[in-house]
Amino acid sequence: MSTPTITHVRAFTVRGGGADYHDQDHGHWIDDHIATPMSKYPEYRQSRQTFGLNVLGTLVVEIEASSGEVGFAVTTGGDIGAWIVEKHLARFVEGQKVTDIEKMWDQMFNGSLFYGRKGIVLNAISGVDLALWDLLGKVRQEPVYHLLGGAVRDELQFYATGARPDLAQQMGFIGGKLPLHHGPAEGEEGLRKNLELLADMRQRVGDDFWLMYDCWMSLDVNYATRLAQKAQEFGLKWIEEALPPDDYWGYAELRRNVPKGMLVTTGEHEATRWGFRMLLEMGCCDIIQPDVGWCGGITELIKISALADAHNALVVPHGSSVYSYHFVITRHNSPFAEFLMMAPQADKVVPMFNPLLLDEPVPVNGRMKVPDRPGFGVRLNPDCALTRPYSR
Ligand SMILES: C[C@H](O)[C@H](O)CC(=O)C(=O)O
Ligand SMILES: [Mg+2]
Repeated sequence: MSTPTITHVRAFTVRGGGADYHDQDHGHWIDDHIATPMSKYPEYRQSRQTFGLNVLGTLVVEIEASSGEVGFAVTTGGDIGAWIVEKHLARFVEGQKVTDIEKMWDQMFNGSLFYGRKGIVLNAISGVDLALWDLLGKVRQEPVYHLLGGAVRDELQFYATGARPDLAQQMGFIGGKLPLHHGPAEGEEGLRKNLELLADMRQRVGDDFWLMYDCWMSLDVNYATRLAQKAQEFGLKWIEEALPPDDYWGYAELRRNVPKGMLVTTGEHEATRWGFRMLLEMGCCDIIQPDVGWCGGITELIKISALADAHNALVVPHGSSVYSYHFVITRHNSPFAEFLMMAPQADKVVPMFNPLLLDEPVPVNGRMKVPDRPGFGVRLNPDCALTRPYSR
């Protein structure tokens, strides 16, 4: 059989949860006074949606082959992402063989270098890349993790991100990552409240359960160092994304400052092998956390992960649902995965990209076998209304 070629690329947008997991209704833990780089402005402190965290919405990329199979992927990027895919990236994909993902990636990246490199262009490239892997899996009738070299363990184990690590422990997760609520602008009282919450959680979960703080780019080196030193008493396992993503120098300093044994993690807002090279070569962190839908997709993550391995760093992707699961199961330096608790009160397990995907797997007792269905093994939920803003 000759190799199918790609006939159509289509880009859609959709609102309400999905890959833009910050696009939630009011009252959700994920938008409850979480410290951000905008927290220095009191008017933007209570809700991240007030400064537009959910402006983008979800991007859905669909890629059809001459054999009739359709691959798809979801990421963040909405309207702007859809424009980039339809008006620019599609030309590098349509007409190509479904197998030639490396070449398509290289052309998408180099063809957009004059305005791309990071951010939403990389979200869009990631969306196309993941749809290509899904398509190849469907053409080959294999799950993506087989195409990546196969599983190195039987199942995944997860930590949970959310407001209730104590409940996550009861649900079988290996750890719980809390959002940090108060940034430097809230002074000593805010720092005290951050430590009180951690102390309360430590008391609820006992000594052995992992507890981490996600600081979402909100701190400076001095505050992060003080937080880390004071949090050692409560067994903080890692301090995540404490500083803005471009402050590689600050991360290197923070890593030298934190108590011995405490890990520094970051990278969810970083992209490509070149961005992660900075983090790794400058000694910024112990664990890198690329988001598979933002860092350049699976094709780029393979390179990022090899680089991390050579620097003795772990790769624990940020969120990313099935795109993370199919990757993590194939890598020795990715020993566990993140699960973002998308239930508004973080009190039960719901699929991370709820309600956009059907068959999206979830951890049971903190564990999961990666499904063997072709591609990434998920379907678009027909109840979610897609819009194609730049139809060609
Ligand atoms: C909870 C964090 O502020 C953010 O919404 C998610 C994140 O950074 C993570 O899961 O990691
Ligand atoms: Mg994070």
